Amino acid sequence: MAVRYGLLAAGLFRRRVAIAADLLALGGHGEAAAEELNNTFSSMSPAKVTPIQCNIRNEDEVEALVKSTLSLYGNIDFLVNGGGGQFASPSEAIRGKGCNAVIDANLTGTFYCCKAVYNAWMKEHGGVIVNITVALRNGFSGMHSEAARAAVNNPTKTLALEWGLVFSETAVANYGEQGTMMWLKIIPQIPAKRSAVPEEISPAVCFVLSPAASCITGITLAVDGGQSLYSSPLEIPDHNRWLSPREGKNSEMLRKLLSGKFKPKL
Ligand SMILES: CCCCC/C=C/C(=O)SCCNC(=O)CCNC(=O)[C@H](O)C(C)(C)COP(=O)(O)OP(=O)(O)OC[C@H]1O[C@@H](n2cnc3c(N)ncnc32)[C@H](O)[C@@H]1OP(=O)(O)O
Ligand SMILES: NC(=O)C1=CN([C@@H]2O[C@H](COP(=O)(O)OP(=O)(O)OC[C@H]3O[C@@H](n4cnc5c(N)ncnc54)[C@H](OP(=O)(O)O)[C@@H]3O)[C@@H](O)[C@H]2O)C=CC1
Repeated sequence: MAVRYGLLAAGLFRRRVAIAADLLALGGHGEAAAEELNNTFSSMSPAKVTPIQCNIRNEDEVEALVKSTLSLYGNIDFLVNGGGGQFASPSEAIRGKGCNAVIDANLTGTFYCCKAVYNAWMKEHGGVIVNITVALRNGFSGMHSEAARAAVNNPTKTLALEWGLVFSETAVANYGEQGTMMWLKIIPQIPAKRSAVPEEISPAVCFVLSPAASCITGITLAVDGGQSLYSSPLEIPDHNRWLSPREGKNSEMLRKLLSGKFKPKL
């Protein structure tokens, strides 16, 4: 199993015992993390976590990561793309370089990983790929992250068909330090009335990886307490930048309604 390390990857490793006996290969800077996971889980499983350094924004490094994984373990059953992130910024302050950096990490990096694993192993042997993103339905703060995460959605479906693999996008929301202030503000608007936690994300990923999902592909699974069905994390301040409606009795009625002078019967 190849997983890029992160908070979610740790949860996946914990649950991996239930779905496969394969090993994890971790990109990023996960040496200390791999050691911690190996120490924590050595009593539960003979499997080992092996850290392999890789910047997924670099296509050659990704291909080398896949090659090393195959020469170490001989096969890759699953790929879970769990890396990525962004910097918080209002859209109007994002510069081109920063925008491209976020798109490279979240979108292009995910594509490099999918392509390298497909070409080197899954084309011949099949497999399951899960792309983890952020649930960004109905707008979000910062167009760079939103563009990159939403852009993972369609290719996930396209590649599921083009490559005939079990493919899924797990869109997660509502946990973690980076989003804490933002999510705290919107908790009242989340149908579950609370945020999700990583322990609720990794079982969803494991479901897609497991034989229980053997006839499922190309899906997007939102693990967000219903937030993306219901509300937007964006706040819209008062403004008068929209055109007024055409003058007439309906616009007059609307003005009265908004001024509080008109009392509807219902
Ligand atoms: C916002 C709500 C989030 C909701 C929930 C989501 C949570 C999570 O995603 S949890 C994951 C948490 N981890 C991260 O988010 C870390 C992610 N960071 C990165 O992956 C990278 O730092 C990067 C891709 C954002 C930037 O990589 P870097 O190698 O630094 O990039 P470049 O040198 O290619 O480009 C730097 C360029 O980027 C702009 N920039 C970077 N940081 C900021 C910032 N804090 N504010 C504004 N702009 C920023 C900037 O344009 C930089 O260029 P220079 O000005 O020339 O340095
Ligand atoms: N935590 C949260 O609140 C939420 C997270 N998400 C998204 O879910 C996914 C997983 O999140 P989570 O596990 O919590 O995040 P983490 O920040 O714990 O893990 C992300 C990992 O991605 C790695 N990474 C980032 N850029 C690169 C790169 N260029 N090359 C290689 N590795 C890279 C980082 O490696 P290193 O540590 O070495 O830098 C980091 O370990 C991410 O896409 C995240 O944006 C979605 C919603 C909420």
